[in-house]
Amino acid sequence: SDTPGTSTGHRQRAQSSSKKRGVALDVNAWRGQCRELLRRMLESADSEPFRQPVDLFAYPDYRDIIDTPMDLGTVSETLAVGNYENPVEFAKDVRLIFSNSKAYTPNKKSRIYSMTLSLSAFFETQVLPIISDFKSALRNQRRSRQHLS
Ligand SMILES: COc1ccc(NC(=O)N2CCN(C(=O)c3ccco3)CC2)c(F)c1
Repeated sequence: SDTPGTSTGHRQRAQSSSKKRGVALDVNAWRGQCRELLRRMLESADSEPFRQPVDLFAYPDYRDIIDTPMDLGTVSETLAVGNYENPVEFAKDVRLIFSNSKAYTPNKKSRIYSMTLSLSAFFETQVLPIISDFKSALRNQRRSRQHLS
């Protein structure tokens, strides 16, 4: 193992810029990345039933089963007004859309439920790097601030 102070043990000096290992670790990049991800989901036909809150006149039993309704329009608005603190909170609301659909569907072959399955698969592949980049940007920020203290 490297003994501290030797040339190999020398801690990597905290970079003054947020660039590290060729990746810009910007703690605010996630917001624009999530807005772009939402835009791509909203242009997909699979998102059509999930763009607005459920019409309770069309589905009168919806609130008997679903405690916390959620939809992509509401998520988009919450993001736009700055009410998500990080991409994990954003992902939690989007995942609620899919879990509500799974809870409400009368069977797993329903058309609308099958739309959430493909939309959810796309979402999970796209949101994972957004969340991991945010977490490394935060670690990097804490490390460089700690270095300054
Ligand atoms: C303004 O026009 C609208 C607004 C909202 C909607 N969405 C709905 O009514 N949904 C039906 C119920 N649901 C399910 O997940 C589900 C699972 C199985 C069967 O349904 C969520 C979506 C819409 F279709 C048109």
